[in-house]
Amino acid sequence: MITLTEVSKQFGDVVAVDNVDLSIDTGQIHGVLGRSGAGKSTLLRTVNLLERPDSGRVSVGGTELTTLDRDALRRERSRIGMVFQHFRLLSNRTVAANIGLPLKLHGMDRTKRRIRVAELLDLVGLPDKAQSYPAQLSGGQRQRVAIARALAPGPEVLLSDEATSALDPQTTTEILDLLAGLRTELGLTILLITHELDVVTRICDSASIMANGAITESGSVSSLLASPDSQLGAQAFRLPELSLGGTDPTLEITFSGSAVGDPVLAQLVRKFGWEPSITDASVHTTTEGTVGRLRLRLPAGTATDDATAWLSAQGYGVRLS
Ligand SMILES: Nc1ncnc2c1ncn2[C@@H]1O[C@H](COP(=O)(O)OP(=O)(O)OP(=O)(O)O)[C@@H](O)[C@H]1O
Repeated sequence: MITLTEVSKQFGDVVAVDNVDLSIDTGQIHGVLGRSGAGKSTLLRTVNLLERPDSGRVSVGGTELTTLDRDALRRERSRIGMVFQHFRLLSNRTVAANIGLPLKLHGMDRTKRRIRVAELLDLVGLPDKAQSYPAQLSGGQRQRVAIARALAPGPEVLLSDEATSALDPQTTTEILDLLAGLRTELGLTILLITHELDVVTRICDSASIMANGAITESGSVSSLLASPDSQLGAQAFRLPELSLGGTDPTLEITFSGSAVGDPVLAQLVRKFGWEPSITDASVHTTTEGTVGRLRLRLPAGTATDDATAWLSAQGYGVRLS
């Protein structure tokens, strides 16, 4: 649905987006994770050409936007909704007027608009707020209004620019669940940028890590988490540095899929005579299932070759240090 090919964008000396390739299938939620200044916002804005790339191609729903004239681009943009961190609602207009504005601009008459706005308010869980003003709403409710406004023209793609960054954790969860529900209900393709790992692990099917304008890693969230060497996995399973001293070997075992329920520790003890201590363990539930990582400390001198080969053969990710 969304394909970026060799997209670059520079501001003066700053290379904000550096030769990025990215492909997102219809109905997928893709998250771009990165630190401040990584280029996420600029990348997102190239998708609807709010930021025109210096080079490269942007294609949405099979239409290459980079070649379109102004009128054709305006039509194509109605297929792409966008939500922002600070909502960007008009404070002197009611909720209904905010949501109805894009419809008005598209020439929809008043009666049809009223019906469509009511549908959209139902969709985002605010059926009784049509006549409220933004200042009378909580942050989460304002973001719901902004989402309804973005969805008003019936887009196939939704771009989310840090949509939950200004919200508290509970409200963040509610908005993320709303986005995931909208994807299912409307078949939306969602591209979101965030600096919060939890946003990616909670609702994204696939993710990219961005640093210095470039994508350094990309793939399905569960496969990235399941890879012992991925950056996403390293962030998600950021295990505390041990201060146990000594040079005892440490083993990280990453498990996913059917391996989640297996009695791996018992098998290591029984088959290989290991006497491991558990020093850390955590799990993440992704849209494709659970992925976990377990860290064990082994007594110095423990033979590890056979056991690590066995673990790998069973499908566990293994890293020994
Ligand atoms: N309009 C602009 N003019 C000049 N420099 C810009 C402009 N927009 C972005 N930049 C620069 O490009 C780089 C990437 O910025 P961008 O906002 O895309 O990063 P980001 O990852 O979204 O960061 P943040 O999370 O802080 O918003 C930064 O160095 C930024 O200062």
